[in-house]
Amino acid sequence: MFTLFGPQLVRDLQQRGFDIFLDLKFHDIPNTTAHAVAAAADLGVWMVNVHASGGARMMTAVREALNAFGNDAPLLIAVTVLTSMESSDLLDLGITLSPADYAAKLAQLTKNCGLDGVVCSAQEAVRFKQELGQAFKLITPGIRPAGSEAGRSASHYDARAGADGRR
Ligand SMILES: O=C(O)c1cc(=O)[nH]c(=O)n1[C@@H]1O[C@H](COP(=O)(O)O)[C@@H](O)[C@H]1O
Repeated sequence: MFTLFGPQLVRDLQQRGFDIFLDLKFHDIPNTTAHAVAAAADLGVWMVNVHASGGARMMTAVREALNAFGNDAPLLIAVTVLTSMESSDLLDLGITLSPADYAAKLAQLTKNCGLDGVVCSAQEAVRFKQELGQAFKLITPGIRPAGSEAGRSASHYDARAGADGRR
């Protein structure tokens, strides 16, 4: 939607009273990502995200850029491991951890960098709530009817168990 209609769509929806999660999953060098996320904050969005695999320096730069917005800063979350990724996909990238363990590592890194939460599979939500605390937000996409799950997507039941938000 954003690619098709750009920031004016965001403004139009805000005028209609919607809070916007600008789900652009930024992933670039720290300075560039910080500027992109600051531009999202200028738009007045409610939540924005980056890829945790951009690393600690990137996430810290983004956190610092948003701190300048004080109480008006959007929630800042990081995508851990996309729900479409399976062990074989990670192995192709040279990552030998399981998707769940790699996601846990990225989620801990995200928390250490001061972000507000992560996007993760609902299958990981209960574990992450236990390991990272109740205040750390978990957004769980890819929720499917039970029995039709693909990759690391999960059922509504799994999502209800631990997540703060789902898509
Ligand atoms: O948007 C996301 O952050 C996202 C992260 C992720 O790990 N997996 C994932 O499926 N998504 C998004 O969640 C949505 C899932 O849609 P369905 O496949 O229709 O359930 C898509 O828009 C994906 O882009």
